[in-house]
Amino acid sequence: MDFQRAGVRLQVLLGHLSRPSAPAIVASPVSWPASPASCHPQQFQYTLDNNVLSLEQRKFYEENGFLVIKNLVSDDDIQRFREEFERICRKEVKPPGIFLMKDVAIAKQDCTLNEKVITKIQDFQEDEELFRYCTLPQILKYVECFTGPNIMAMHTMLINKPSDSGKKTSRHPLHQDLHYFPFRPSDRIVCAWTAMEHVDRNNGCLVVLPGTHKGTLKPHDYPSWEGGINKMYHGIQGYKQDNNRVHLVMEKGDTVFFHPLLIHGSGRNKTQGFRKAISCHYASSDCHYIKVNGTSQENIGNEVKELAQKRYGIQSNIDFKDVWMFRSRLVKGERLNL
Ligand SMILES: CC(C)CC(=O)SCCNC(=O)CCNC(=O)[C@H](O)C(C)(C)COP(=O)(O)OP(=O)(O)OC[C@H]1O[C@@H](n2cnc3c(N)ncnc32)[C@H](O)[C@@H]1OP(=O)(O)O
Ligand SMILES: O=C(O)CCC(=O)C(=O)O
Repeated sequence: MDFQRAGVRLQVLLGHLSRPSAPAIVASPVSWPASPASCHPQQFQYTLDNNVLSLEQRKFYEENGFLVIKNLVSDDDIQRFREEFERICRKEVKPPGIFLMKDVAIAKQDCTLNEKVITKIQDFQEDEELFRYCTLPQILKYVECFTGPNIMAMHTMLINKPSDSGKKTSRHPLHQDLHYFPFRPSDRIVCAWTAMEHVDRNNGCLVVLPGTHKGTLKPHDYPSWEGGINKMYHGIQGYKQDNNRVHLVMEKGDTVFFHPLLIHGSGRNKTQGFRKAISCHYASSDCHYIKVNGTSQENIGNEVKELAQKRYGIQSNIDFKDVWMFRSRLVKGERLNL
């Protein structure tokens, strides 16, 4: 076992437990003329009562399972995230716990790591510069509408999506994020996904199936794609082509918030440029862990445990939930169950 590495991780974990939460968010006035939804006595399931979302926005999320907020993250912040991403690719900074992932089409090639070959970085919770994204007050203000006041950052990614190699491996199959999560309730989980540049169908923007958050969690596994599929990119099994797909065309700084049961994915990048996005999955710290043995999530649970055992050299009974406890960080309020 790599005791030194395990020790560093333990210190990091203890650091999180003793670290004060991010500064409290000062309530800011709503910028929409529509009246706040909380004035209207209605049954809402997916959003909470506060004065941030207008009634129109709230109804939209309830009905569709996603909500795009224009121009939420500044150009300056995005530039800083981009520069840090490039430093990480060049290995000038090595935050503990981070995954650098090459596309499966070039995974076995011995190429120098740079922006062109890294398809995404994952688990940047120990990189203070990138993790700033997860604590941005303007993001948390919206997150709180879905999670409530005690907010954990559970999962972090910067997806670079370089130009497709021709094998269509830059695609992300249609899936529901809840498949990856051993915690509930699903309605208190939300993803924030911010475009770092203009995204549309050409460079592989997000594709969503509106309203699918009202359904159940479907069985997922690797799709049998001819050109190969990236590690852990599970897709919904036997899913029929759906005409109801919506391509989310977004500008730099636009942010979409979406429910973990919303079926979504992304197409290949047909351009010569990138399709960068930064994202964080948040959950209320009131959520509780569940066992996934005997459920449709058992396959991903086993895969994640295997990877953790290989990576951290831990041979014993590491649980799926331990991996989540290990990497999640409080960003606001109190750490309760998660
Ligand atoms: C809600 C949210 C979670 C939705 C999602 O994002 S779903 C996708 C989640 N994806 C992940 O969590 C990926 C996690 N990352 C990883 O598993 C790792 O980074 C790996 C992709 C396995 C790379 O491992 P690492 O040890 O860093 O690198 P190595 O270069 O030594 O490769 C180890 C073996 O893995 C292979 N590999 C590397 N990249 C990929 C790839 N993109 N797809 C499939 N296989 C891959 C690589 O060829 C090598 O294989 P062997 O030589 O052992 O046969
Ligand atoms: O950014 C993408 O291409 C896909 C991201 C995604 O599916 C996710 O965050 O669950």
